Amino acid sequence: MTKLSVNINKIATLRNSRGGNNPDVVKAAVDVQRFGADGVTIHPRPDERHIRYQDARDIKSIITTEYNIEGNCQEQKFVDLVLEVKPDQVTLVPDVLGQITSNHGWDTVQHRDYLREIITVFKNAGIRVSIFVDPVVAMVEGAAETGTDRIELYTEAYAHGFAAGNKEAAVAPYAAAAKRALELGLGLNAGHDLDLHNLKYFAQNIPGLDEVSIGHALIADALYLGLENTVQLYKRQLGF
Ligand SMILES: CC(=O)[C@@H](O)[C@H](O)COP(=O)(O)O
Ligand SMILES: NCC(=O)COP(=O)(O)O
Repeated sequence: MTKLSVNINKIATLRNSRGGNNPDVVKAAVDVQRFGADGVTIHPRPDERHIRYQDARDIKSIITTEYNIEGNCQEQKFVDLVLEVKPDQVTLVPDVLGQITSNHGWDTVQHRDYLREIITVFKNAGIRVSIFVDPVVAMVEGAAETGTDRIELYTEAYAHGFAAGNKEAAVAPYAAAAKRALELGLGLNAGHDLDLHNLKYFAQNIPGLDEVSIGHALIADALYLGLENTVQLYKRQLGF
């Protein structure tokens, strides 16, 4: 069954808004695992707008499931942090400074040699590597040339298409990309803008989906439904 990794960035957003330690990000990481999450994801950004680099260190000690750290490997500070913390998985995301959120995958053809080098660094440290890609078969084939263990399909376009009532057309490129990934022996993750409405249909139509990482919508839902209930609601969407 597809694993659910809960991204707790937005817990840190709320914490940082008042300068104290409420809500406690480490406690949230403990709790989402206790509530049934298969993993914890964080995405420390250079401006530390939500998750701080110290959070990444503090969370490591309480991981009882899987730990996924996402971020921009073109930032040496990020590379150093990941090699220090040694999560189960690092997900490489080609963000540029100042982005409100991640909004594109790697050009795995243009950046093949760069990605090969940095992926080797993380794999030599015993860390599984996933790279963030758009649902384009050529990008999946390029990813396979980099030596990455997995790809993470960037699902914003799917989420928008689903919300517009075009779910079949929206999921089609992802199903094609997933099929190619499996043929190439790549592990398959997905994430960004997945939610309680669109998750089940996505998971039902994507063969071999190892893991979804979900944060923004899940934390927003938890404000109304409670965190424990919400984690279990998302898990049930994957248990069809
Ligand atoms: C790569 C990805 O899709 C997620 O990590 C997403 O970028 C979350 O980042 P924010 O919580 O800063 O929007
Ligand atoms: N990799 C996607 C992720 O970690 C969370 O994205 P979102 O659910 O906050 O859009």
